[in-house]
Amino acid sequence: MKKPDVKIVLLGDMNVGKTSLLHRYMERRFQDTVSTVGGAFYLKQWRSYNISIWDTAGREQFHGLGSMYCRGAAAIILTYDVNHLQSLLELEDRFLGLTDTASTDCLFAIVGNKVDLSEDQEKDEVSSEQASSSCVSTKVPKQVKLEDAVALYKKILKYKMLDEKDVPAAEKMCFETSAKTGYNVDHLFETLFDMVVPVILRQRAEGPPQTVDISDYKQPKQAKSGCCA
Ligand SMILES: Nc1nc2c(ncn2[C@@H]2O[C@H](COP(=O)(O)OP(=O)(O)OP(=O)(O)O)[C@@H](O)[C@H]2O)c(=O)[nH]1
Ligand SMILES: [Mg+2]
Repeated sequence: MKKPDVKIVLLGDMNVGKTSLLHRYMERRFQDTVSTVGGAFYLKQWRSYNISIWDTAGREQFHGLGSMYCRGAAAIILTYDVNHLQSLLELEDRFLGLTDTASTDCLFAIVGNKVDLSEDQEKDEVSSEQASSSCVSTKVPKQVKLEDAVALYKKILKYKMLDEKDVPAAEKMCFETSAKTGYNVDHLFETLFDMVVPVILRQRAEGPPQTVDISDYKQPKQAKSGCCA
């Protein structure tokens, strides 16, 4: 198996659609999923780089594994369901702390999935016309607005003690997607891939992590006793 150059991790509450987003991107389809157990990873070749993308379990019982999966990550995708406010709140309360093991210059993307289930602005206009023609829409108003995700992004910067001018703008890092229709899914992953390429190049330039070989260690010669200047 090829060695990954860099790691991206999907985090978020159960049922928000992390696995479905990855399936949509990697396998180009939306299919039935089962709730993830532990975690799983995919390897994506992007240009000449190998990027590992880790899918994690949102279920509380696997929570303890989260920080292990985040270790050394170059980017983390914090995922919520746009129709479920609690899933956004959980990102701050339950998942943000897991990212402490990520790389110090880790990028954060905030992703609101399942937009296909909610009404958007343009459709609001259409639906008022439809209402008069007695057509019933099954769509519900979005519970979480993009501005809420932008606010969370800014909180993350504070938590990480990062300056807004040193990181990508919130508007660039907050996405709304639908794993079901494919809306914005390629854009999400490929924006992140482009952003982690400089990290790979930097790591290559720095070389492998410096380690100390303790077998090379030689006992210093004992100073002769009784010697003084
Ligand atoms: N309508 C709609 N349903 C979706 C979308 N994405 C996922 N789902 C459905 O939401 C449910 C949960 O999706 P998963 O991808 O398994 O969610 P998960 O975040 O991986 O959940 P855990 O593995 O338990 O953490 C499934 O029934 C999916 O079919 C989407 O974009 N739109
Ligand atoms: Mg899953």
